[in-house]
Amino acid sequence: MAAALTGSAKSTWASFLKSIASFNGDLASMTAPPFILSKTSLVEYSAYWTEHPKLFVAPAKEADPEKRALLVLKWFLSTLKQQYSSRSEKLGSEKKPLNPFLGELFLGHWDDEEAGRTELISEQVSHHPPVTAYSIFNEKHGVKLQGYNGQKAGFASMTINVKQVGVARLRLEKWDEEYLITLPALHIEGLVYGSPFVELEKSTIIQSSTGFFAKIEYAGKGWVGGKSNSVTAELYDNKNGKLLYTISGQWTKELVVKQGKTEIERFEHGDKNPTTALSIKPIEEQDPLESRRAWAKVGAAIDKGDYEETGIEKSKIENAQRDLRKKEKEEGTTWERRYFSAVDQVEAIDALVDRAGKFMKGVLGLTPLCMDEPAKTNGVWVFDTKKYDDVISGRKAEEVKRAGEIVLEATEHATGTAEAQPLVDRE
Ligand SMILES: CC(C)CCC[C@@H](C)[C@H]1CC[C@H]2[C@@H]3[C@@H](O)C=C4C[C@@H](O)CC[C@]4(C)[C@H]3CC[C@]12C
Repeated sequence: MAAALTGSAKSTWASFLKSIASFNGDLASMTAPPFILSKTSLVEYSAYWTEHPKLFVAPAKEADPEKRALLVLKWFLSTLKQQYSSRSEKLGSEKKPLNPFLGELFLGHWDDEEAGRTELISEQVSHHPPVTAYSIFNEKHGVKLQGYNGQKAGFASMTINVKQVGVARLRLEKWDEEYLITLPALHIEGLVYGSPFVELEKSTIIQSSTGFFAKIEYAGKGWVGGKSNSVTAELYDNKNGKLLYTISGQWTKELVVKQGKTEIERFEHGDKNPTTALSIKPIEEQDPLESRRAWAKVGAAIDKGDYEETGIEKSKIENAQRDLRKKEKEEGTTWERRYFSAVDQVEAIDALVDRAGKFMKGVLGLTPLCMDEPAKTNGVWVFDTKKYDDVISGRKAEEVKRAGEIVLEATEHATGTAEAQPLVDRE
């Protein structure tokens, strides 16, 4: 048990496992050992979509819609390793990310000689339930990705099961083409050994507006003869149900593309295809709502291994946010999201969900796709270009400055306590 841990960490982990085993259904009743806390906020995770900017823009250059759909599928598969296993690889195990506060931002860009500049805007648009929205765009190639996601967690047989709610949408301006991407379910394995890691499960789809559908199925080691991080993706033509390509292998390692029985390519996203580093402003130049600045003291305490200070600094931010919400309630106001707006539905999404649903039911004989209820994410979140233009033109300079001051003031006045950390944040 907890082979990777020693001393007091080992016994803390053992009591944590015991609490999982006797889990009574209330996630808030479970607390995570402090050493499993990461100093990275979940709002940063949106960056995992584009750590290979060249692959992100590659579909924009392809004139053949079928090959474009294949390039989109390849790019999507390349994001899985970053999203779901990069932290375990880097830190030795999965960690519990910081729970972003409402309005928290993560802003940056990737510069790549070939792809040009790709911008990232990630904002925590809801705290209860927690939802992150993002917009990632490359103007040079007219490639735009926007999406939003939240998580629903549960526990069974020593495993944390996570269902993702929300979707991602990729737009290729030049071809007036949209892709709807659904998000995989996952579970956390390795808890018994004190080294948690993510395994993906079930399936996701990518439906294009030009009539291509991809079904991506995930499996892990437990499956008969299965290897960890296994994936099989099939790309179909919506018109005639013809299977065009399959891609299979391990999403952490090598993937093989086949047309019929003929292998046409092998690719991987490890050392042979390194990621591009994201550039973000130095902390001193960041807005007070920017994640690394806002959580700097918590991050420093985690680095020092000072769990009491971690708890105090973390709860200061959380208490400040509680105070702000209380004040807003009293005043009948709401926190103004800087870059995103919630709507009830988006026609483009509905059309793609409908198309994918019909194809899944009619041709593949699967349960048709349907969207999660917007209530689960406090609405369908869209990138608000008017808000963005107002911010970058400076028209909203006063409001932006004031929002930062409000958060800073509230945090300065808040008191912190070295309380236990809930496993999955909920209040
Ligand atoms: C380690 C354990 C004891 C605590 C549980 C932490 C749990 C809340 C974390 C662990 C893995 C996290 C996933 C992560 O793998 C990747 C993504 C993709 C990203 O686009 C959106 C967030 C999401 C789903 C993370 C959510 C928080 C998870 C489940």
